[in-house]
Amino acid sequence: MSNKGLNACYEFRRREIRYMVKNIHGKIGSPINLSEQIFLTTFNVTVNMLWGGSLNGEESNLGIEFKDQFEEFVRLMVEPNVSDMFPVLRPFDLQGIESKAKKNISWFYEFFESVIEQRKKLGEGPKMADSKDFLQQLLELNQKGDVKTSISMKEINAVLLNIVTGATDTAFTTIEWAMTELLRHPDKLRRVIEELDAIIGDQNIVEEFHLPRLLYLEAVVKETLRIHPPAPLLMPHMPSETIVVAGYTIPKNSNIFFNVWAIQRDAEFWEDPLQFEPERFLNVIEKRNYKGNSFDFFPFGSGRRICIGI
Ligand code: HEM
Repeated sequence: MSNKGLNACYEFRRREIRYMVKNIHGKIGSPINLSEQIFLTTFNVTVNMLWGGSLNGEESNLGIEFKDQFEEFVRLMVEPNVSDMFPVLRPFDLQGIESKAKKNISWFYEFFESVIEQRKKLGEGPKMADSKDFLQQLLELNQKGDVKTSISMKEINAVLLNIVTGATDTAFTTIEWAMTELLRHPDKLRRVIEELDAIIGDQNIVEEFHLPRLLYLEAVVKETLRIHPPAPLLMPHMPSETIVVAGYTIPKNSNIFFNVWAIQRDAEFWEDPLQFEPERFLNVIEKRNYKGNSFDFFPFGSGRRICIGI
C-alpha cells in the first residue's frame, strides 16, 4: 500500500486500536478472549479501509461468525484431499470437502453481497457523494469500466474475500504469536517495555509515527514472522511456461509451494534457528526487510505476487 493510502486511513486504525485497548482495560479482573478481540480489531480496520464499516458492540457477533467461517475456510483448504492426488476421483468428492467448501464460500459471498446492496442503496443518497473508498471504486469499474478495466460482481466478491481474509488472519496470527513468544521469554518482554518507556513514556499512547524509533519492537515482529510465518507455504504459484530453475524442470501449470516456514528455520542461514532471538535482526535491518529480496526471509512472499498489504 502507498504511504498516501496508508495515511488516508490512519484515523480508522487509531480509532479501532483505542476501542480495543479500552475494551480490554474495562475487563480487568475477568477472563478475556484476546484472540477474538485482536481478530475483531484487524477485521474492523480492514473493512473500514475497504468500505468504511465496522462491527463493534452488538454487531461484533457477526465479526466472530466471520472468524469461525474463516477458520473453517482454512481448515478445508489444508485438509488432505484424495482428489488432489488422484484427479480421476475429482467428480466423486469422496470426502465431501468440495461441497463443504462451496457452502463455506457461499456464506462469505452472501456477507459481501449484503454489504454491496447496502452500499448501492446509500450510494443513491448524498452521504456517499464526496467519498470514494475501495468498494466504491470497484463498483464504478463494474458499472463504467471499458473492456479492459471492467470487473464483474463475481470478481468484486472474490477481490473482497481475498483482501479481508488475507489481511485479518495473517495480522491477528502474528500478534498472537508475538505475545506468546514474549510471555515465554520475559527477558525479551522486559526489553520491549524498557524501549516503550524510553521512547514513549508511561503517560503517552503509542502512535504510528513512533514506530521507526521502536527498533527492538520491530525486531520482535520480524523474529515472530521468521519462526511463525502466517502463510507457511505462501500462496500456490503456477508458472505460465515450462522453466528450468537450478537444473530442475518445472512444467507449465504445475502447482508450486514455497516452504518459507522451513527456509526461515534452516540452520544453513540462521544460527540457533529455533531460538526466539529478536536481537539477530538488530544489526541487519537493511538486508532483512519485508520486500522479499532476501531469500532466507520472505514472510510476505516475493516478486510480482508479493503481499499487497506491506
Ligand atoms: C502480518 C501480516 C501479513 C502477512 C504475513 C502476509 C503474507 C502474505 C503472503 C505470504 C502472501 C502470498 C505472497 C506470495 O505467494 O508470494 C500474501 C498475499 C496477499 N496479501 Fe498479505 N500478508 C499480511 C497482511 C496483509 C494485509 C494487511 C492485506 C490487505 C490490506 C493483505 C492482502 C493480501 C492479498 C490481497 C494477497 C494476494 C496478492 C495476490 O494474489 O497477488 N495481506 N500475503
